[in-house]
Amino acid sequence: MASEEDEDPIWITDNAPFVVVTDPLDGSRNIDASIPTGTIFGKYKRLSGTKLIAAGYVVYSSATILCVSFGLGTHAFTLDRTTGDFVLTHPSIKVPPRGQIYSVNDARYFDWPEGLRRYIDTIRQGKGRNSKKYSARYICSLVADFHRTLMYGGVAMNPRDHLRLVYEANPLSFLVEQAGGRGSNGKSRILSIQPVKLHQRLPLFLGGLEDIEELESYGDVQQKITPGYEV
Ligand SMILES: O=P(O)(O)OC[C@H]1O[C@](O)(COP(=O)(O)O)[C@@H](O)[C@@H]1O
Repeated sequence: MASEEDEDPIWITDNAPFVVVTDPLDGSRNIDASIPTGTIFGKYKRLSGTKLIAAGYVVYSSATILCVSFGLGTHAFTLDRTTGDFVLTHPSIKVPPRGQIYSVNDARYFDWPEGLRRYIDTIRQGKGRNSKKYSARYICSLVADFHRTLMYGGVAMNPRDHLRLVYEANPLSFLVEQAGGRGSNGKSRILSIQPVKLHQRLPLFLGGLEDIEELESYGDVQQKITPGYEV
C-alpha cells in the first residue's frame, strides 16, 4: 500500500493481487479553521499499471459522506450518527454535463497561461458554450470541492503541477467518470496516463463532460510556473 504521507510504499506481502493507495487527510491546512477535509483512496490491480478497480473518498463536513465506485456507477453513503451506519443516500450519482460553478484558486490568475485566463474570463461573463454566467466556489480542500462538483456540476481544478496522480487525481477521475463526467490534465484523460512515480504531480481538471470538453478546447490551460506560494 502507498500513502501521501509516506515517501515509500509499504510491502504487505510479495504476491498480493492489489495495491491500495490513499491520501489519508486531504485539506489538512484547513483543519484548525473547521473547514471540511477528506480522505481519498483507490485500489489498483498490481502489475497492470493504470488499472484502478475501485476508488472512493470520505468528506468530513456538516455530514460525513462516503462516496465509492467499484466500476458500476458512483454511489454515496451518509453516516447516520445515531446508529453508526453509512446509509445509501445518493445512488448512481450523475454529474450534470453542464454546471454553473468553477472552482480554482484564482489568486493565481496572473501566473496562469493565456488559455486558462481566457476560459475563466469567458465563462464568468456567460459568453461560453453555456450562456449562463458561472459563479466561483473554492474551499481549497480537494475532496470538498470535488464533492460539490459531483453534486452540482461545473469544474473543479488545480491547473498547476500540485496534486498527485496515483492517489488523488486517478481515484477522483474514476469516480467522476463513473458519474458520467471527465477527469483531465487539461489536454487528455487522467485515467489513460501511465504513472511513472508514486508521488507524481500534475494539473487536474474534474467536472461535467461538456464543461471539461469546453475547457480542453482552449488548449493552453496548464499553469507552468509556480513561484513559491506560501498559503
Ligand atoms: O494552493 P492551491 O494550489 O490552491 O492548492 C490547494 C489544494 O492543495 C491541497 O490542499 C492538497 O495539498 P497537499 O497535498 O499539499 O495537502 C488540496 O486539498 C487543495 O485543493
